[in-house]
Amino acid sequence: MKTTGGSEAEKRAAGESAAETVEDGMVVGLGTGSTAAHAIRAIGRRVDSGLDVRGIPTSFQSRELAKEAAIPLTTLDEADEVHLAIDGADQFSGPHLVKGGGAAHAREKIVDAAADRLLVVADPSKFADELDHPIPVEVLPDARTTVAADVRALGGTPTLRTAERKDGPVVTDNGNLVLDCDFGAIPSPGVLASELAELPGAVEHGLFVGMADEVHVGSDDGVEVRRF
Ligand SMILES: O=C(CO)[C@H](O)[C@H](O)COP(=O)(O)O
Repeated sequence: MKTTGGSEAEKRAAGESAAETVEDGMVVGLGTGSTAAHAIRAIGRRVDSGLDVRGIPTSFQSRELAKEAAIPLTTLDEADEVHLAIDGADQFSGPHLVKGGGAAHAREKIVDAAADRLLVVADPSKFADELDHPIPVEVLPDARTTVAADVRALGGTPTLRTAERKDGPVVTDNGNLVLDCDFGAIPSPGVLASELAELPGAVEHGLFVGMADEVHVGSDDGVEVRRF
């Protein structure tokens, strides 16, 4: 699994803290990444002890982890309500997030937005006063060149994400490509989010504007919960 940012202990503290908030009968969105993985494993241990919960995975990775942890699964089609989603982030500033380091942001955004509450799990390295992390944009393969040109016209620098253990590009769970788009500092995330959402052929971008209800920040000294 790809790991970024802080220590495993910090990530585990954050993931376990969020997993503690899950209650009997809940349907829970299961995020992607190394921090969300700690939450999934912790929920699995609680299922082992009798917690009645159903999970909705946001990626191939989180589905496999949930299966290993014996968390019963459901889908957005079947569930009447998603009570909670627990997900990681590449960067957060207040309730605004940059996601997609694992190229899963399209499904993550669908599930996270459907949830009554989104709990973000992060280590302290993910905090920024102002977002400035490159924004992943999932694009239809045919639109790679045109979306890249559109991103340049918006003042960004797009880079096609390449795979580490395969020649060529990263292909998402949806069969698409990812452009990591560097805009430098992002003083108005909502404006940029709207501009990116309008690009033909851009399936989804990794700006999650105002979406976090809580961020659980794990550290060696414990967990700080920021509420918005
Ligand atoms: O958005 C994501 C995947 O698309 C992840 O949640 C994000 O990359 C954070 O991952 P990690 O907890 O491993 O740092």
